[in-house]
Parts: sequence; structure tokens; C-alpha cells
Amino acid sequence: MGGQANLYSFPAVDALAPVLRAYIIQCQTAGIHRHGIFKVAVSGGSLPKTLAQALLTPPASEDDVVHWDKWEIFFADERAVPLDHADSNYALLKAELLDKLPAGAAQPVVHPIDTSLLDDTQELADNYEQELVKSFASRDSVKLPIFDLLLLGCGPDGHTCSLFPGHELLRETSAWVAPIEDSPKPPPKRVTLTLPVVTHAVRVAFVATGGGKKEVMKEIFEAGNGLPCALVNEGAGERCSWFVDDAAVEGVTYPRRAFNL
Ligand SMILES: O=C(O)[C@H](O)[C@@H](O)[C@H](O)[C@H](O)COP(=O)(O)O
Repeated sequence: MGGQANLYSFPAVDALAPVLRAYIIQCQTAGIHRHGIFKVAVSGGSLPKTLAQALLTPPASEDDVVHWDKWEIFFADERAVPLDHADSNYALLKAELLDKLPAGAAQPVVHPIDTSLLDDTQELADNYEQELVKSFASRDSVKLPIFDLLLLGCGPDGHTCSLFPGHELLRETSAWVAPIEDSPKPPPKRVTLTLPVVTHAVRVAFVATGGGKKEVMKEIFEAGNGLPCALVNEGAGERCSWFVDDAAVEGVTYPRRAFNL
């Protein structure tokens, strides 16, 4: 794919958040320029909280505005639970970010899973794939959806979305959204974007913070070892950027880049 993933490191989340915002705004501008809309998929974990820190502050200038009314938000992975369940990534994003958007301001379009299908994760995944098909045009003409931006986390085992190390799902080549019933991280039943969809996005951003990530960050950036996050780095190359704190990359020799705000 050419080029290598970009690694941006900051002393703490407070310093990371404004740069993440600037990066997201760049992606937003490009998306709106390309097709009048900004199509994003987000993960769960600690990401929604960091996104809130990055995106809920007032704009510093006209070029710094988050155009929520142009955002179409999908879930990079979701747990097969009701939308108000403590394990729901939708509930997490709602509580951390969506509910905090200024009242009366323009709102994004959000695509949750269809919870009438929770008993059949294959149906749940197929239905969510159809949600993507509707948004990204017909599958006959589009081999893979092209998200403007994926905002992802990285688990301490190197997983991202609900793509886990060594899992057969990593070999999926045709589905856009796949079910998983044996997630090693609870809850076991989930749906996830597949690796080809992830690596096909215009931009992929990982946010990883805290010393608990340093061992896996070393493995991802120095050995790879087929870890899902490393596969995304390989597939997306320079379209992939990591926003991390210094604690998460302590001892990692991979070169950091400077982000020009
Ligand atoms: O549904 C999930 O389990 C999350 O989407 C998951 O993929 C998460 O992004 C990582 O586990 C990182 O989580 P942290 O950011 O909390 O470390």
C-alpha cells in the first residue's frame, strides 16, 4: 500500500486531544469536499471519552468547526446487546459524546444495530452490512465501502474493532460486516467491520493511551506478528495514524512524527 503508519505521541491526553481534533477536521473537510458528507465509524473502549474531549470544545476559528450535521456515524464494532445495555458501544458513544452535543445544534446521523435481531448474530451482521450498502451505494457497484475515517482503539492483546489475534475472522475477504460469537473479550457476541473494510478507509486513526499498552505497542510496531492492529498498519500504510500518549509507547523505537497543526 506504500508508506508506513504515522505515530504521533503526546505527554498526556490533554495534549493529544486538540491534535486529534485537528486531524479529524482535516478528514471532515476532505469528506465534505469529496461527497458533501463525512462518513465515520467509531469503536468503543476509551475512545468515545477522548473524542468528547477533542470535539466538544468550542471552535477556535471558522476552520475548526465540527460540522455535526454532515456526520454519518457507524459503529466499527458493536456488542449484541440492547442499545441501553451497559456493554453497548452505542450507549457509550451516546453518554460520552452524543448527549453532550449542544442542545438545538445540528445533530449527526447515527446508525445503531437493529436490536430486533440480537438472537441471530449472522442476521445482525447482515442487516448492519445492508445499512452500509444503503449509505455507500449498491454492492454491485461498490466492492467495499470507503469510510472517510475510522476511529479505532487498540486492545492490550492487539485487537481492534472485534478482530482478535489469531481469529478466523481475520481471513474474511467478502463480508463487510461479520458476526463473532466467541470474542475473548466479553461480551462474546458481537458484530464487526471486517479487515478489508478497515484497511480500505480513506483514513484510519488509532487512539491508544496508558502504560498498559506499551508491550503490545512494541509488538505491533516492531514485530507485527500478524496482530490485528499490525495488519491494519500494513494494509492502510501511511493512511493510518496513531495518536498515543508517551506512556503507551515507552520503549518503542518506531519513529514518531510531528503533527503540523
Ligand atoms: O467493543 C470493543 O471491545 C471496543 O470497540 C474495542 O475494540 C476497543 O476499542 C479496544 O478494546 C480498546 O479499548 P480501550 O481504548 O478501552 O483500551
